[in-house]
Amino acid sequence: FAPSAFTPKNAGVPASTSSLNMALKDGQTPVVIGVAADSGCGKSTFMRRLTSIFGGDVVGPLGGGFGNGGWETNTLVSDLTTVICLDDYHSNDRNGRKVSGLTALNPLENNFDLMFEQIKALKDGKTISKPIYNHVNGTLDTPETIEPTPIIIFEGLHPMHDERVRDLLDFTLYLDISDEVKLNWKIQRDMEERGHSLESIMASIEARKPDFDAYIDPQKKDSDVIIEVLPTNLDKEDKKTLNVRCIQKDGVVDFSPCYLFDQGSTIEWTPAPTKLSAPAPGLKMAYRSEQYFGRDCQVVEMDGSFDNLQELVYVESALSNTKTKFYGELTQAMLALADAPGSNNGTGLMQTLAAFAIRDIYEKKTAAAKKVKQETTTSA
Ligand SMILES: Nc1ncnc2c1ncn2[C@@H]1O[C@H](COP(=O)(O)OP(=O)(O)OP(=O)(O)O)[C@@H](O)[C@H]1O
Ligand SMILES: O=C(CO)[C@H](O)[C@H](O)COP(=O)(O)O
Repeated sequence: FAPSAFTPKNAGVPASTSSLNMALKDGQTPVVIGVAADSGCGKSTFMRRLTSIFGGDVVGPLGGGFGNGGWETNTLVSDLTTVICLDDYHSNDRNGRKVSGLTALNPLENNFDLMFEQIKALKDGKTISKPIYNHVNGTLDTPETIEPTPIIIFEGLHPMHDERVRDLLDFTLYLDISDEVKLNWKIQRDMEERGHSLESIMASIEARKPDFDAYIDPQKKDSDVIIEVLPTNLDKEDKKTLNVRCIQKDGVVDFSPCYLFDQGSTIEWTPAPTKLSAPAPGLKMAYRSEQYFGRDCQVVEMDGSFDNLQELVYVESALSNTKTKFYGELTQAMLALADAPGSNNGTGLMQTLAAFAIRDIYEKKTAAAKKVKQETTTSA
């Protein structure tokens, strides 16, 4: 493996963080979340749902982004959150990977020492200077300054691969998209939107598969929540409709799983078509306890899609422990991003539930830290 030279391509651009983010309050520790998935598996869509739930007027690329006087960045900021893409920790640029002959999924192509040091520094309330991997031209650009914010999300290929990094994460998610669905999504984006050929898409998936299986997929066993996306079970011929399972581990600090109707029971539910209309092959939900890599889990499942997003409030009434603040908030959050992929099926629903769980974890951890601080001040 031949490391390539570091070649800044955006020299001259002021690489400083914007002042959009809400700074940490005195002594506050950022809550750090890891989201793992292969490329093209819906991480950006999930990030949009998440930042939308955390609110704030300004959500966008750090520094305004390239074209707005900013720079090419993978970092997304909103009032409370910073989303950092782990592609920024690639050790080599695209040319360097051609020389090494390794894929970006190979741990040897990623700088886990730096990732660990920088996540730790952010958790300690320190500002970092983080590299940028430029996906437009495949270069490693001049680093950008990242200040710690109350919530920091690390999304990418390997947030749970390195034990030191994993131990720093307060909550972890894995987007587990089955091969069949991944191919369909890739075709939709890379063929229909980017003009790639079917052969090149298939070849790229095949080339990545061994490293995906070796280094990305195993992270799901270490995740607190896994959103599994499979082809529907309702009609074997149907290749478009999705069956989505939200696998939630029991016993995770500050997290209690969402459930359907009655906690601990096993339920299969076909919502009344008059209350939730669904196109063929229909829609079914389920809830049960399962074992996942030897851990007790609770699984909420939605197989099929629905016609009218407003009617989702009917499903919301059957779900408990959604961590919403009022009845209807789940449906409202889905409606706010009605145009995003997955807003008519379980992918959008489970991602939105996961976003509410993250908000809840953040609020619990912040309240606990505040209590400790008050107690320390009182006893001093
Ligand atoms: N829930 C969904 N339902 C249908 N299609 C989806 C869904 N989520 C994502 N897609 C499809 O997959 C493509 C990739 O999604 P997205 O950009 O969110 O993934 P990503 O993991 O951020 O990708 P990358 O890492 O390559 O930037 C979208 O353009 C869309 O076509
Ligand atoms: O797996 C990926 C994560 O997004 C990318 O393929 C990797 O980051 C390399 O990027 P590019 O293909 O743009 O050189």
